[in-house]
Amino acid sequence: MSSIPRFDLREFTGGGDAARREFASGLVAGLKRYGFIVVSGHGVPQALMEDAYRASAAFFALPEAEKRRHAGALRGYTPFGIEHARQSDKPDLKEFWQIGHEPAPGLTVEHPNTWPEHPAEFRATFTALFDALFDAGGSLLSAIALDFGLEEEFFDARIAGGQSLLRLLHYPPVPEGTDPGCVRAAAHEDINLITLLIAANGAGLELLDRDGRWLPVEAGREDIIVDTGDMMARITGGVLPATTHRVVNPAGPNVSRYSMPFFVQPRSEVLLEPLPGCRSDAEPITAGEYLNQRLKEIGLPAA
Ligand SMILES: O=C(O)CCC(=O)C(=O)O
Ligand SMILES: [Fe+2]
Repeated sequence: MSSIPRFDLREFTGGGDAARREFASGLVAGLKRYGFIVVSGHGVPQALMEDAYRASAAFFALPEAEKRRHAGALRGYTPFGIEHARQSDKPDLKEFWQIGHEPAPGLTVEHPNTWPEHPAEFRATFTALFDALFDAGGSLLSAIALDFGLEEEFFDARIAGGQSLLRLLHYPPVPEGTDPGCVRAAAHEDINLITLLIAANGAGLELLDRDGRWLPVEAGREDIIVDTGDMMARITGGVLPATTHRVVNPAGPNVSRYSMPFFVQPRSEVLLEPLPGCRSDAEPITAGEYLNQRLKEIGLPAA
């Protein structure tokens, strides 16, 4: 029963001038009103999304000791019970794997990735998914820039080779005897500029709407859910606020849930200062410093 707006990204990536402007203003209005919108036509092939769900499930099914061989840094594996929302001292009921930019000709990256040996197709699948989500994220940021009266390319150099992260999440069946105060993901705001979320695999995601009600977020299997994070709220002086969201424990069968958020984040040295035309009282801070402060608050290693 959600009335979250839906958009077809092809209106922007392939449309004429008027369609592109209409897309951009609808997107920004939707993000202002709800903080979340749903997009189709995003260019991420459905077959790649299905391959990614399969590779993710195959990885998380490995023995704990094998997964933990890649733990300890921001990229790679984060075991169950580590991350907690900053407003909560109880850990979330999830494990995850994180992937950053791979180096490419002409593109230096800030940190190398680590890759598991199994499943064999993991690296190729998630490198392709990262690139496709990065392209879609770039188009969404171009639309936001357009609506804010900026050059459409405004964000391009700021995010190229930056700290963007693809997170593969696994919420296992809630273990017996779990502290009743623990949830799959406690209420939080994302840290980054925007998040593109592949999350059609199992219900549970809810957003806090501007009227203070929790709304279930429903999307089709091929859709991507998009929300704004705290970095975007900061550089727009709150014009695009970050929306509070959570993942609740299953009401029905106690089964695993898999999702794949992609956090679009600038290069570390980019200053988080108000966009031209936006006002903010927050002190300018680099994206790298801000990210590391926030990661520490949620129990994760520095970027
Ligand atoms: O699993 C989901 O659907 C949402 C995950 C999320 O909000 C996050 O990792 O920041
Ligand atoms: Fe989130």
